[in-house]
Amino acid sequence: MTVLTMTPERIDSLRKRSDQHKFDHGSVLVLSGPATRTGAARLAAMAALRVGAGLVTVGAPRDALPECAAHLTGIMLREVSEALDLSLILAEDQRINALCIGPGFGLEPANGATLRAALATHRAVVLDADALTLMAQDRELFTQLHGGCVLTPHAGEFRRLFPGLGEDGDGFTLDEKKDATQRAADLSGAVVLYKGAQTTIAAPGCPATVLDTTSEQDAAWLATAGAGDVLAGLVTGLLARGNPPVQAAETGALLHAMAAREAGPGLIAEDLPQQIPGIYRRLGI
Ligand SMILES: NC(=O)C1=CN([C@@H]2O[C@H](COP(=O)(O)OP(=O)(O)OC[C@H]3O[C@@H](n4cnc5c(N)ncnc54)[C@H](O)[C@@H]3O)[C@@H](O)[C@H]2O)[C@@H](O)CC1
Ligand SMILES: Nc1ncnc2c1ncn2[C@@H]1O[C@H](COP(=O)(O)OP(=O)(O)O)[C@@H](O)[C@H]1O
Repeated sequence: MTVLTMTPERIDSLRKRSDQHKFDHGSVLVLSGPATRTGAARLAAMAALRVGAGLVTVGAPRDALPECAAHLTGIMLREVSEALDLSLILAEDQRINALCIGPGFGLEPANGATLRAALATHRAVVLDADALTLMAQDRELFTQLHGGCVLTPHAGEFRRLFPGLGEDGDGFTLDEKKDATQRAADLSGAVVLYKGAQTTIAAPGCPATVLDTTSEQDAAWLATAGAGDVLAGLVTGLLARGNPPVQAAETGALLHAMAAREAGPGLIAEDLPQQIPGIYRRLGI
């Protein structure tokens, strides 16, 4: 079984060189839901910026702009009210190289069209939360997935998106979870990161890797609202920095668990991105 670790190569890939500028570290666009539902996207955006993406923008519907503007400083803001807005932004700004769609996004039918527009550009994209539920409801969207996609389902989302592959009432053994994750990656053509105390990650045609934190008290505190949104942001930031999808998923999961260890019991989602500077310092980055 391949167990994930922070190898010297992985640590090296996280460094920034002195001859690089912000555009060398990639540009992220995180799509937000409407007013009163922007928190999840903002958590993901903060994580993407902390992990080292050069620029991060939240794309929010018109009614959510004041709420986002009141909370964002280093993170930029653009209006994305419909699929056409997204298509125009992505056509105009080729530097946006990684998207995050799903946290707090909403399940309105128009959001399916926005998701379709994102997939059509073949940009690297993390699909989490509501994006996964939208794809479970509209199988045509599922067929648009490509090798630059990373899916980050929790057990409920996995069950909805991959009927027949998810956990039944008795739960999964680790081998069963690995097997299901591999099959899901093969079926979708995307990288699948199946969340939980035992996180399993697979790319199409490759055996799943495992990050097992079942014996860690600190990691158990990741069972808190928004922790998954932070993970989605970490992976998106790593995609923007040029990591291949499976490596972005693996390194993101490792940093997420390290952030839980660093923050410890009592942690909430907001604490996690703030742990990244200390983690990087200790890793010698
Ligand atoms: N700060 C915020 O604004 C937050 C917003 N959130 C957003 O809230 C929306 C709904 O997401 P949810 O995941 O709560 O709801 P969902 O309704 O999408 O999924 C929850 C369902 O899945 C089942 N389930 C099975 N295994 C589960 C597991 N391991 N973890 C969680 N649920 C499991 C639950 O019993 C429940 O029926 C998403 O847009 C999400 O991004 C959440 O991420 C929490 C934080
Ligand atoms: N008991 C646990 N031990 C370790 N990690 C956990 C545990 N419970 C949840 N997590 C992690 O916390 C995150 C929760 O994500 P998710 O269920 O999507 O919540 P949310 O949508 O509220 O952000 C995932 O990365 C998951 O792996």
